[in-house]
Amino acid sequence: MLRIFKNFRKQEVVLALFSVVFVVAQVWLELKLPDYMREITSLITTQDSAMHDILIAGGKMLLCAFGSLLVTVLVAVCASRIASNFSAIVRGKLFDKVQSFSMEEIGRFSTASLITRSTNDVTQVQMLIVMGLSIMLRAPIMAVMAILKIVDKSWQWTLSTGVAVVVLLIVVIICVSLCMPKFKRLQSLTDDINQVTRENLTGLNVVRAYNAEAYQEEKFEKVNKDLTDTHWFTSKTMAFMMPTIMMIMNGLSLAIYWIGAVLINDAQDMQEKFTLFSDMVVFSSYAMQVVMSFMMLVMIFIMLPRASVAAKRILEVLDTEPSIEDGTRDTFPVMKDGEVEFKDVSFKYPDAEEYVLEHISFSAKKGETIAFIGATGCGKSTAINLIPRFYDATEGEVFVDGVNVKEYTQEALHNKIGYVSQKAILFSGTIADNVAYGENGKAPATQDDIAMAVKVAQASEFVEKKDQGYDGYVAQGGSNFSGGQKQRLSIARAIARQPEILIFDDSFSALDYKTDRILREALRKECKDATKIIVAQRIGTIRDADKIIVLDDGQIAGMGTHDELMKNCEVYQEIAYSQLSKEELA
Ligand SMILES: Nc1ncnc2c1ncn2[C@@H]1O[C@H](COP(=O)(O)OP(=O)(O)OP(=O)(O)O)[C@@H](O)[C@H]1O
Repeated sequence: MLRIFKNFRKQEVVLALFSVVFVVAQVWLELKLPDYMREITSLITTQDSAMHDILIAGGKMLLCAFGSLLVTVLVAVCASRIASNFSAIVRGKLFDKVQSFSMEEIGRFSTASLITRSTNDVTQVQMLIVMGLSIMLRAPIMAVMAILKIVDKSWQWTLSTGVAVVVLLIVVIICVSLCMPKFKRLQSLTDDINQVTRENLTGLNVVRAYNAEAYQEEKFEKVNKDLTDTHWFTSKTMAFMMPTIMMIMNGLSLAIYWIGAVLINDAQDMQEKFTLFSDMVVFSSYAMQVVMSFMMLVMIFIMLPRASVAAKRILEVLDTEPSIEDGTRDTFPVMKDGEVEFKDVSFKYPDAEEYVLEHISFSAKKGETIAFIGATGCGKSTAINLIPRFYDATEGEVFVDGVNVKEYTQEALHNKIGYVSQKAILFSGTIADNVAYGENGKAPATQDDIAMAVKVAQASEFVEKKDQGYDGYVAQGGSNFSGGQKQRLSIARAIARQPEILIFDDSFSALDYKTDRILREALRKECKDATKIIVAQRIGTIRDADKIIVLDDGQIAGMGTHDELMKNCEVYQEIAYSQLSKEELA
């Protein structure tokens, strides 16, 4: 837990030191109040005292109260500043860390949990810092100073205060130990609720179309109930604790006044009675401060378990080293520009038993088009994801320009690649923002580059029809575009990078046959120097490729041109005949 506070910078440490000074001042001023109260009480009970003296003591008391108010505000300001700076730093670090993660780490933590850790968990620690600086510092200082002030007044009063504190601690320890395990569960239950809500929102259309609202509600109800029950349990316990503490405080007041009454009754002369009376008023005031301090500490103990679980979860993310280690090489051999080679590559997903790819070897020369085809789930996407290092090969090696991809810095490697994912992804902004997205180590794409890429991707027609053309608005996830339009804009984004290697992961599936053909022709013409690696389901999309790799259950079942495979690859023939007639294939 404490390790998370290493994220404080010098500025926050200085502010924390100021807070300590302010808290000491605050406590000192607050403890001065009973002293003035005693002075006023004794002035009132002294026969020849003047009104003027009472007013002076009262004025000083007021000044102390205002001073205490001022430093309390200052402590709160410092604490809030420290806590919000801390949150900003930690959130930033978490964001950077998550960005460096490979799909393996993201899968391990889960997206929902990473979101909770970056938001809710950070807020828990932030709240602890605010409360900690305002209360945790104040309470022990206040308790010690107040105890020192009362300890020598009367052993009966001190004993009753001691008993009250012990009873208070017993109540608190029982409540906190009952709640502790529940607090720990709260954070993981927040993950669950986040997960179900996300799933429901992203799949809302499907939920509606399948009348699955009741099923989704049931799923949500379950996690919601778990979370509510846990909150309910902790709230019930706390609901019992607070009135109990109030009862202890009131009981203590009663005890002090009762003991006081007996002591005053036993006193011999009037002066002694007055002194005892003023001591009693002052003592009860200090005693309340002592009990209040312990009560405040309790509040910290309530927050501590949850915040410490949150801090642990944040540190888990920050301590995780990405499984994809960055290489050091940022230059490429000129002679082999755009070459891709797989040498006996096998791959299995982390924690999976079975290999998804086995002994894959092939090479692609500059400007060539290499296509992957095969049944769904045979490992096509997995194979091409090894080129930009979304995962690393379990066995064997993947080369780009004759150098193992692991040797390059990821930035250099990605500068070389234009990747179009299976599911078209657009970001909120304008069309131009989406096409000119990211950096590629060269000058930013110009308006002409964007227009050219959009033209090659066969997207000019619908882009230019938009009122604002290239400045047309793209909603989050590209929800204001059709599936085919999204795919074309994603393709334009890859082309605008002018990469040496273009990777299309089933990126033509939402296009009609005509657009698919025209787009491929335009690609061949305009990106003739780029090595194109295409995953496709349709024979029509890949029949002109220089090399077609037929995958069957993670293994190469055939490799060659369309004509060669039609002669000697049974798996390919089956796919071909399932899609096209003999005449079309002739
Ligand atoms: N992140 C993952 N973790 C574990 N297994 C995975 C993961 N992604 C894919 N797989 C498994 O790996 C196998 C190959 O998946 P892959 O996506 O490469 O197939 P594909 O040939 O591209 O399929 P499709 O044509 O349907 O896109 C599948 O059996 C799939 O279940």
